[in-house]
Amino acid sequence: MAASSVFKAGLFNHKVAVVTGGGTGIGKAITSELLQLGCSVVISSRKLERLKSAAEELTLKIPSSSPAKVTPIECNIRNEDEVKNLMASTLKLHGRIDFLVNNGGGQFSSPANMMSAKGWKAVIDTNLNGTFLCCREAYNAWMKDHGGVIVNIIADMWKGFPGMAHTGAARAAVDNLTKSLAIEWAHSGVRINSVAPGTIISKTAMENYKEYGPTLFKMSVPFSPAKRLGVPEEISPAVCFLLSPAANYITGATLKVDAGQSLYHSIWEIPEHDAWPEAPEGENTDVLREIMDKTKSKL
Ligand SMILES: CCCCCCC/C=C/C(=O)SCCNC(=O)CCNC(=O)[C@H](O)C(C)(C)COP(=O)(O)OP(=O)(O)OC[C@H]1O[C@@H](n2cnc3c(N)ncnc32)[C@H](O)[C@@H]1OP(=O)(O)O
Ligand SMILES: NC(=O)C1=CN([C@@H]2O[C@H](COP(=O)(O)OP(=O)(O)OC[C@H]3O[C@@H](n4cnc5c(N)ncnc54)[C@H](OP(=O)(O)O)[C@@H]3O)[C@@H](O)[C@H]2O)C=CC1
Repeated sequence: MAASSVFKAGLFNHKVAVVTGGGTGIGKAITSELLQLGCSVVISSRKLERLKSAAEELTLKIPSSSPAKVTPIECNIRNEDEVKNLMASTLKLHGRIDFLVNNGGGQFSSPANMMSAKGWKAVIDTNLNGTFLCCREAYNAWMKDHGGVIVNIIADMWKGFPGMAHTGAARAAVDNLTKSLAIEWAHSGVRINSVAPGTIISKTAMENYKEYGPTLFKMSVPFSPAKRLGVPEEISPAVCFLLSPAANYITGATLKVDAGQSLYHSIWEIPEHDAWPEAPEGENTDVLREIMDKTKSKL
């Protein structure tokens, strides 16, 4: 069951968004909520077939009252020409780009001393350079003259994270890029903010972290004051808020959406409680429940 948006219907009627990595996990949840609110969305990533089936599935959920459309466009954000094509094709299709959500990204887990230069570069190229290219192209192609809003999805990069040196460095860099662009592009009416999710259960995250996953989840749950992980439907409302006029006076900011996970220091004891609400119904809520049950029994 799709979570229904807390925002008013029609909030983004006739707006146009580009969501990188929009066919899976967090990007798909953001796309789904934008479509519900009337925003047309171009979803992009490397795997066109997966994008096409996500677009078909999402189209079925668009309310009949919404003017929104979802379109898949293949684009590897590491490739400058493909990024140029993504923005040019969006403009050809819709005539505007109001929102850009830089969500496409990822990493693998590896101790830093074992990391090949190629692996390091691949992660920096995807998460930092890809985000820069998408921002620059959306700005030059449209937002410079018409304004717009950009949200960069980063990660909890305030603490060290073993096995994640490459992505931590890239996400911290994106957070700083966000602040510099907020200043440089304010005169064009462009706002740009970052969102740092806590540990979120997404299908691809689970597939990609088959071995690392259990450790990640085992580590994340006790570090969460809420004593649970999140689902993609808990990230998308934060993104919609930042895209909306309710955030008109917010730029260059970083919004942590992690139920306090990044605040935890191991010297502190989190008080026992069981009052935190359950995750909302979403695509991965059942998976979350299963993991939480398994994790609890091992703690
Ligand atoms: C700061 C704290 C962060 C906390 C994060 C907490 C939890 C986060 C969860 C998530 O982010 S969930 C989202 C997860 N989804 C993904 O990570 C999927 C996307 N990931 C990828 O696509 C890859 O990891 C990639 C490296 C970003 C891109 O891979 P791609 O296959 O396109 O790159 P290549 O150019 O083929 O490979 C380059 C190079 O990279 C090395 N490498 C790639 N994968 C691995 C691996 N699993 N283990 C070790 N090394 C890897 C390797 O050197 C590759 O070179 P070759 O070996 O192919 O010569
Ligand atoms: N899940 C979590 O706990 C957390 C996730 N994040 C970040 O949130 C974002 C979404 O993650 P999540 O939904 O969990 O995981 P997913 O793996 O589902 O999402 C990653 C998306 O990025 C796309 N992508 C990866 N590399 C490229 C590339 N070179 N060019 C274009 N698209 C690319 C993938 O599509 P394709 O393979 O088709 O290219 C995929 O759709 C990622 O940046 C992730 O690192 C941050 C903190 C925590």
